[in-house]
Amino acid sequence: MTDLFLEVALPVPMRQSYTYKLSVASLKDAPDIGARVLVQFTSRQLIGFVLSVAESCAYDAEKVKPVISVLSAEATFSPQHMAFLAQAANYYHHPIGEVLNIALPAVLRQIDKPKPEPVMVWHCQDVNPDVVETALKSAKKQKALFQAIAQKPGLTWAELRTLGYTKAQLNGLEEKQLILSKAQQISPFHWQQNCINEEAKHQLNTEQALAVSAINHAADSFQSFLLEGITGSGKTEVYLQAIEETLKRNQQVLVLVPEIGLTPQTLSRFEQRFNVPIAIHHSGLNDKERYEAWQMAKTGHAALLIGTRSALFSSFKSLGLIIVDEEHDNSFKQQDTFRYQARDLAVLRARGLNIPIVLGSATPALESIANAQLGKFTHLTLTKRAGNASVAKIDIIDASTHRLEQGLSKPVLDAIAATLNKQEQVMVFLNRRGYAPAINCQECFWLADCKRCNKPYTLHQHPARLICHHCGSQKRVPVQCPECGSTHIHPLGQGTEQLEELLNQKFEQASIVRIDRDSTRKKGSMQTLFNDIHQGKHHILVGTQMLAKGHHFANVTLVVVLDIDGALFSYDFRAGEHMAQLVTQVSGRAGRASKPGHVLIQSQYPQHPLLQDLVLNGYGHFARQALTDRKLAGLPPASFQALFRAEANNDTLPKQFLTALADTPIASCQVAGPMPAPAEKKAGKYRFHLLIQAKQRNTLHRALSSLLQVAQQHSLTSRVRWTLDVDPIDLTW
Ligand SMILES: Nc1ncnc2c1ncn2[C@@H]1O[C@H](COP(=O)(O)OP(=O)(O)OP(=O)(O)O)[C@@H](O)[C@H]1O
Ligand SMILES: [Zn+2]
Repeated sequence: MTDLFLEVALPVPMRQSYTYKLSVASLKDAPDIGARVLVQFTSRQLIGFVLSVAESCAYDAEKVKPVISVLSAEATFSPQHMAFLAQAANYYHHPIGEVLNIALPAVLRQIDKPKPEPVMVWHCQDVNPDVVETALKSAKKQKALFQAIAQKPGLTWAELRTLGYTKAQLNGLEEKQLILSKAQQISPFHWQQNCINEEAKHQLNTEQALAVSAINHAADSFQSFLLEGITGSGKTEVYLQAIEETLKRNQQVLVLVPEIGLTPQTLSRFEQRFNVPIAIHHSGLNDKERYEAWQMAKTGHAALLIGTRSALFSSFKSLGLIIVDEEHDNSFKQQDTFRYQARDLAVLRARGLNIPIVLGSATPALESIANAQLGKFTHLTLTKRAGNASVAKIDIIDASTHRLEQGLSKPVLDAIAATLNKQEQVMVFLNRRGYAPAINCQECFWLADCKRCNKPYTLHQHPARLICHHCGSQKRVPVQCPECGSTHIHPLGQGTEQLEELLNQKFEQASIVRIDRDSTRKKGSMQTLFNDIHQGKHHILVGTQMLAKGHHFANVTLVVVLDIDGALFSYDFRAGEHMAQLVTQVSGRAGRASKPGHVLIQSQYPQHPLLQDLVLNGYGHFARQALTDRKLAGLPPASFQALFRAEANNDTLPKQFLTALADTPIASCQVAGPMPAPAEKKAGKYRFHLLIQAKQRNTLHRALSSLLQVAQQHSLTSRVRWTLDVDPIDLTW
């Protein structure tokens, strides 16, 4: 027997590995790097990953604890994949054990490896078309589902659900014996002539053709592309044709998207184009389904993996191209535990694999534009709308000179009326859900606020509740002021619920529908809403930024944007960029098809230079100007930041803890704080920030290494909750 010493990464917050002993008959029985082992850690048993194997160790071998068992001796991640995850952990100064754990599907975080079960896929029964016609005569939705399966046999339930179909429809077809499920045959994907639906393809315009050819040219080598194309310019067509070439080489493609679970259209465009197995990954799937997707990608069965940010950590048999759609979207940044930016890690992964990556957006992040200017990204542009759609015209309505009728000016109301008269749809955008952002007493000016967050409660009407949007706590709506007893309690300001109510009063004939987190909470309700909108059942769509995301409503010709003024004067230096992205993206919803679109932005500050620049010159100009301003101010991407956050039940401990970090000598960095977080109190906890900034990335990372040493050894380290956020995108909470 030989004793081996394994360095094991464990899912614990400590930034170190642990040594365990394993006796093996001979060296060739040593577990792989990346194998899963079960070990004792303090009083718990944990699953860890083998980082390295040695025949000797620096400590007293007698005292090294033995491995309890080897769960799988073969590597869970390939060496290349392990190296990528280690790089990621290193960059974000996050414990490698936690990173590996997050990268793994939840099912594999359990001790027992799941029994291999086949993935079930749906096929149509061999039934006479007339019989189908009769059976589905009065079941329109079942018919659509039947056609989807007929068109592309072998779809999984996860795919069908993401495409917007329901279990009831599926059960209905099964009961009628029109469809049946079979076990999916797993074999590596191999390109064939019928893998593509040629009819769905568009003839590329010159700009698109140049983009596709540049990407194809980079096959089997690392190159990052920024595809900057205005809304509706046909970026997706560029992706699809670049994907086609990659699949023809029998390589797989990873497509990262912000919220595939919310937009059935995203998946359906890929399904319509390719007759290939597609794995999907998003938060609407359960652990088993996500494990199935992981397996499909790992075995090479899936040709495409389409998913939200954590799909990035999947294993692939032979990945040939990565696409990040809507690369500016904030959902690519994980905002808790392992705070990674999926866009940045995707570039790192592509570099490691030596493959091309395409970041696409109509409103690229300033970071990406800066990378294009520095020549790190190859810049591809699409400046015209594809097909015959024209670009929407944007006008600013001066809210300070018009009398507002419950928040809406006359020109806005007139424009809505005129659009409805033409039988076209209107989208009204207000980024504040609820009925009103606060309520107060008209006599003593008492304000209903959440004591745990020191923030006003938001009033909701359906059902009537006060809800704190910071901690989620709820209260009954008071009928009387608790301070003076007056019954004159009134809503302050306006949220989407109130706007919906107001529009209902103003436009009695129109059907108005609200789309925000509250109205779409019920499973499947989003799908139904969108279907109804497409069918023209609703005339005015009221909603939050949820409406802005990638939807394509052909008959929407007027978009109204209300209340963006907060962003013009925000504490957050990124607020202007986000406002411009949002306005451009919502504006992109207008006039997508053949009818011209019109956008009205209602603002109290129509002359504000940010707004003027955006409207007159468009996002591209605005962004380049904003980038110059950032450089002058020494802000990211012209510098690099990291944020320590600390919180506790009182305000002294977090401050004391961060002061110790602030007092640590570090070279060539600016340190700001400790300072109270802009949301100083949340759910009863006091929150403080310490911001570290440097001109060079390396300087920052050296400083963080020293600061983490201090933080981990500090006497308060376990009495305050503290985190480190490298490249933070939100400094407000
Ligand atoms: N070369 C082309 N010829 C004609 N139509 C095209 C062409 N390329 C794309 N289209 C069509 O133009 C419309 C807009 O394209 P697409 O949705 O890909 O744009 P996009 O740039 O991804 O937009 P967004 O950023 O707003 O999501 C689609 O209906 C698409 O089918
Ligand atoms: Zn609260």
